[in-house]
Amino acid sequence: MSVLVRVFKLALAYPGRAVVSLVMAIICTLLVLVLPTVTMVLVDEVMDKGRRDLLFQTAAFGVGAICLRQFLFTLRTYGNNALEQRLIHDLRTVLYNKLQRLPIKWFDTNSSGEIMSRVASDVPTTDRVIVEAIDQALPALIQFVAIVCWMCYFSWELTLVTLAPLPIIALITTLYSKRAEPKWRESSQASADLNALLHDNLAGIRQIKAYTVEPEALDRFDAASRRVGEKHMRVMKGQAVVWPTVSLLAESGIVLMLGFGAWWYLEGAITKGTVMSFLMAWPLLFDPVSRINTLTQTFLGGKVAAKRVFDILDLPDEMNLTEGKRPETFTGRVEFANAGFSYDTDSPAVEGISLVAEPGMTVALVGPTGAGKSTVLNLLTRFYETDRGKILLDGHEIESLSKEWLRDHTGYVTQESFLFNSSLRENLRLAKPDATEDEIWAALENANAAHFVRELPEQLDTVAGERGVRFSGGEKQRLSIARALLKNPPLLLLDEATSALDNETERLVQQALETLRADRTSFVIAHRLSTVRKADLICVLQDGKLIEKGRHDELLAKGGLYARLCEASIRE
Ligand SMILES: Nc1ncnc2c1ncn2[C@@H]1O[C@H](COP(=O)(O)OP(=O)(O)OP(=O)(O)O)[C@@H](O)[C@H]1O
Repeated sequence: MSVLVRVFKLALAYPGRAVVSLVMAIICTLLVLVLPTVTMVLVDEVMDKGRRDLLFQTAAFGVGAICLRQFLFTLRTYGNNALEQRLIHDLRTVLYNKLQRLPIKWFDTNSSGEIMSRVASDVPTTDRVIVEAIDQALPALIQFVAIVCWMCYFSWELTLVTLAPLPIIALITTLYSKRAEPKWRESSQASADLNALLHDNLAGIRQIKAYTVEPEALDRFDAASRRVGEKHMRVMKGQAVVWPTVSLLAESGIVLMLGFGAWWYLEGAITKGTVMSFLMAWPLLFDPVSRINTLTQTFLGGKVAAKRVFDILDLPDEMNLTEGKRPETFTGRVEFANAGFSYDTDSPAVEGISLVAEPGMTVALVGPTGAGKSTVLNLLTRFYETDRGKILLDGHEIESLSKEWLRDHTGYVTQESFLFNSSLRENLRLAKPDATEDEIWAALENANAAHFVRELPEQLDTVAGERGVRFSGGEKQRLSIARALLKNPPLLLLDEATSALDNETERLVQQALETLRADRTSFVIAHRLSTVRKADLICVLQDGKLIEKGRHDELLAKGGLYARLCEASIRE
């Protein structure tokens, strides 16, 4: 389906508003015919034939038509803006909802700044097409056809002369649109790239300052901004030549019309009033032609923007996001059977992982950096899907389960503690929207976070700042743990959850976690091996492979990688 047809289908959500707006536009358009008609009657009947009786009523008719037209214009402006805002809201919400349903993998290759530019800028540009079509393009077309019919009624010969330049205008406009579309696309992409860079630089402003690379960052921004200007100018260069040419051709029609009009009047073929009224009608005929410029820009820009929006909307959702099995109970038994996965590279991030976590067990994942520990947890939450082998939860293949169900039963503390820029209460209630104040404080106590939250002047109402910037790394980690604990899930995943805590605080948080881990299955990643030695099963990963597994003492006795890691950790 053509992109523009798909855009117009969006208006079907508001058929009433669209039709009312279109009808008002048509009435306004038809009212423009009143003025040339009034001119013809005043010249031919009142002035030439001395029909004084027609003077007042003809003038009053003209004024009445103008007033009605302006009144309808006011209603149209308001109505169209309301329609546009509704359309923008709808498409923006649909797009945002779609973004939430896309797999994490998609976000690995699409920058936040670029995505933001699609939501914030491409959506309004797309919807502008609908409003412009209803408010400008269709009325312009109707006005053009109505004026041509009106002119033909009085003199088809003079009409033909007036319209003589039209085929050349149509040809130029069509050729220009075809050539301009790829340039619009490039211009739009350059703006999105600039947004992406800005977003990236703002997120990394601390790093930029710390490494004093402000001049380099400015250079990159300067180059990206310059590219936006250059791409925009490539679009504008064509326009600067095409539209004056179109105007020139259109205006040549008036000279032709006046020349032939005067000649045929002298020949007695037409009246003076007809020539005068054609002169009055000419700007009304030219008006739709002059709108081709802005309309072409809106439509080309809208088409490019709509394609960028629809490209996202057409992506497949995450598999089994809401569909899939929802077992009544979940004991917490997890089995990896020869599971493997590759990010978009040739070498697998993890392969041949086989392990069983019985309900209530704590499984520790250890190994050097980049060994694939976080990837194992990502497969358990199904942020990524296994390519090979299976993961079974209580015997159910993980792919067959609803992701919503799976994530409802999982508490995940990620390596990077993230807090939203809202109150602590809201941040914690993400895990359990109906959590009571007592439950929130209990979770904070268990995560060893209650005392510092209590000392804050606004306590749970304190706003965390962007990405939780108002809290230290250790505080954020404890708040993230509290959030996971509030959920009280049967499966707990902790990825370096206590790495930013000092030894004493970590000991306290570990104690709390140990109590909580007692009746749930937990997967724990920790570099500090002291935090995993009590685990029921320790899995040692290296280069994506599970090379050792067992309890602390067994692995120490084995004298393999785990023993070496422990030795190194003691030396530290
Ligand atoms: N989103 C991603 N896209 C592509 N490759 C990735 C992605 N995330 C991780 N990797 C790669 O997969 C491999 C395993 O990464 P993973 O994060 O699982 O290791 P890890 O053992 O948790 O490391 P660390 O202890 O440093 O956190 C690494 O080589 C890493 O570069």
